[in-house]
Amino acid sequence: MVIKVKNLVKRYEDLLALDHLSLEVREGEIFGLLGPNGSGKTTIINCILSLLEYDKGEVEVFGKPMRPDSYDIKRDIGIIMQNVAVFEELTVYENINYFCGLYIPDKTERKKLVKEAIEFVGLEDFTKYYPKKLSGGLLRRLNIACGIAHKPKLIILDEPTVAVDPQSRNKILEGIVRLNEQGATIVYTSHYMEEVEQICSRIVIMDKGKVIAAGTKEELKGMIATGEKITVETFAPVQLEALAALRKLPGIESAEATDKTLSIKSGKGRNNLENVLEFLKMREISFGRIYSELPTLNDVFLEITGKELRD
Ligand SMILES: Nc1ncnc2c1ncn2[C@@H]1O[C@H](COP(=O)(O)OP(=O)(O)OP(=O)(O)O)[C@@H](O)[C@H]1O
Repeated sequence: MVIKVKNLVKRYEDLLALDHLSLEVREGEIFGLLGPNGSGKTTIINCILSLLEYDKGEVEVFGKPMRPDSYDIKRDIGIIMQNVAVFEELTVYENINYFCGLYIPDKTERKKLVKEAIEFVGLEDFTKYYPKKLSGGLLRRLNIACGIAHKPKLIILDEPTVAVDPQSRNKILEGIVRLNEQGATIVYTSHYMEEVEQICSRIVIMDKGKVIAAGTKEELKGMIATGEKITVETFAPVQLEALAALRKLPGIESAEATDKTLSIKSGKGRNNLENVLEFLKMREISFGRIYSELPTLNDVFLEITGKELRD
C-alpha cells in the first residue's frame, strides 16, 4: 500500500474538516479524490504529507508512519499544490532546477532530469521566461514540472487544472497518465467529475470530511438506482396525462416535462430507450432529437447526498 489513512479527524476550531476518514492508495494506480469545494480534499492531502497536524488517526506512506520530519519518505513524493508555488525572481529553467536540486545534488544527473521535465510539460520555448510572463496554463505546467522533475514514486496533485485553458488542461491530464505509465502512483484531487472519470482507476468521493463512496467508476455507478437518462426534445409540451402514463412504464423511475423537453430517468436494465420510443410512437408525440446518457459520477453524488457535486 502506498498510502494508508486510518480514522483521521481534523478540526479547525468548531469545524470538523475530516470526520474519521479512512482511505488506501495502492501502488500503480491513479487514485481520484472527488468532492465539492470545501469537502476536505486539501485538508486530507496536507495531513497525509504531515504539513498539517491532525487531532486523531494514523497516516502511513510507503508502509511507514508519516511524520513532519520523514524526509526519507518525502523525497519520493512529488507535490503539486492548488496554489502555484514558484519563485518570481527565477526563470522557468532556474525554478525547475532549484526544486529538483532539493533532492538531486548531482549536477549532471539534475541537468538531464530538468531537461526531461521541461519536455514533459512542453515548456521548451519558455525556459528563459520569468513566471509573471506566463499564462495561467503555462504557470500550472511549470508548477507541475517543479514537482515531478526528481522522478518521485508518488505524485500528489491538488486540483491542478483549476482556471486552466482547455489546451493546457488536456496536456496536464495526458501528462498525468504518462507519469503513471512510467511507474508513478498518482493521487489526483478535483471537483471536476469528468476529469476524474477520464483518468482515474479508482475513486473516492468525499463530502463534509467523510468518504461517501469508493470504487472504480463502474462500481460507483453500479451503486445507484439510476440507469440511464433519456432526453426527448418534443415539438410541443407533453400532456400531463401522457406524462403520468409514461411514469407507469416498466423501468421508468421518473419523468419530467418542461416546455419542449422531456427528461426521463430509467432504472437499470435493457430496452429502456426502445420502450420510450415505442411509447412516443403509440401516443403520436412528435420529437426532434432523442438521446440517452449513462449515469455520471455527479448522479452517484446526487443520489447519495441529495445535492449536486458542483454546488
Ligand atoms: N485554515 C483553516 N481554518 C479554518 N477552516 C479551514 C481552514 N482550511 C480549510 N478550512 C475549512 O475546512 C473545510 C475543508 O476545506 P478544504 O480546503 O480541505 O476543502 P477542499 O475540498 O480542498 O475544497 P476546495 O476544493 O475549495 O479546495 C472547508 O469548510 C474550509 O472552509
